[in-house]
Amino acid sequence: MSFAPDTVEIIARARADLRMGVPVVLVGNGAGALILAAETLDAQRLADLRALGGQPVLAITSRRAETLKARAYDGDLARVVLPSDVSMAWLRGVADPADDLKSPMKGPLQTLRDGAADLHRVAIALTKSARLLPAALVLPLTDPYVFAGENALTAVNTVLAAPLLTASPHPHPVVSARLPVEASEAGRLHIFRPEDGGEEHYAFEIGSPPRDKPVLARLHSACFTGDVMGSLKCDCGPQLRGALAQMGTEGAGVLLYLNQEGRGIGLANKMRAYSLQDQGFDTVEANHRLGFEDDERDFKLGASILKSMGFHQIRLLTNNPRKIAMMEKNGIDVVERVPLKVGETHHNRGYLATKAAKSGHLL
Ligand SMILES: Nc1nc2c(ncn2[C@@H]2O[C@H](COP(=O)(O)OP(=O)(O)OP(=O)(O)O)[C@@H](O)[C@H]2O)c(=O)[nH]1
Ligand SMILES: [Zn+2]
Repeated sequence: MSFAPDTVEIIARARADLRMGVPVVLVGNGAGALILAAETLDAQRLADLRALGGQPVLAITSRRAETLKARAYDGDLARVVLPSDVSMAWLRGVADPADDLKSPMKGPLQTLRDGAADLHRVAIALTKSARLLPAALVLPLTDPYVFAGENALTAVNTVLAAPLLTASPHPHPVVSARLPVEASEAGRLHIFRPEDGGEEHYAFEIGSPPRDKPVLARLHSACFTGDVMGSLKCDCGPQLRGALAQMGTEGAGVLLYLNQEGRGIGLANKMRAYSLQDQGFDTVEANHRLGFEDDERDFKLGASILKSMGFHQIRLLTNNPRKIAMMEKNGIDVVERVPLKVGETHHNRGYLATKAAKSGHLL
């Protein structure tokens, strides 16, 4: 018997540490490193890190490297060499695109070509899963477990952690209760909790849809700005209410509310993307400049929730062909696509056009 946390639990701790600005130790394939998220780094910890000696690098994604015109020799990421007089402002400038236009980085940035990048890859995946900017300071350590023990730091075995960071965590049903809403008095809200300690997701069931027939379904990704604030920049609020209304009219349906705000980058990063959109970049370019892919969502999660509720065939309310493909790939039969076109405004016309042109959305 052991009370020690397993790898999934250690990853959850590491995520919380990075969000708080606490360093984490990574160990794998005979190498070790101390990592810190660029976003939550403070001057004291930077000074402490430099006092350790050695050659730290700033790991960024190839998307961010492209904007900074830095060579990404590691394919999906780049290891940027720190200048000898590295400052907080320099690190922030590389990690955060907010001031790219106002004060462009004085380049060229030097990036490493030799050596392994496995630990750096895990460091970036951890910052993404912590919903921070995808950039991490990485300092090689010779005795990582000793260093972690002496400083009471979380130590992550990257060989075990890497596959878990890209896997879809299984969501377990927690509780459900009756919830009459405007769209239907016959509503029931189900709560699902992923086993990786991540955010909970919800399923709102209307009526009593039979499990052996296709159910009218919507996979809705959280959009605080659109769903709650009534933002005119996207169509999420009207889509949410339109889907519920249609389910209410038909007397049956299931709406998954997946807490993957901002297409999986988190609300803070989405607001960074909105700032970039105010500088003239579109929704896809803004994600790339921040270092993210256009869409970082895990659609397998939705399929897992539907299956655990007993649904295997759906009539999917969507304009996004990727959702259909991902459902089919993960064991849900999409027998029909039901278009959901509501809420176009002069503010979101460009956003919807970009999604059609660059992300394959159906008009
Ligand atoms: N990163 C980013 N996310 C955005 C932006 N505008 C909206 N979102 C997010 O995009 C997601 C929209 O999700 P969905 O409602 O599932 O929409 P969809 O993928 O366009 O597909 P359908 O609506 O089904 O056609 C939500 O998570 C929003 O928070 C943006 O400009 N940038
Ligand atoms: Zn939205």
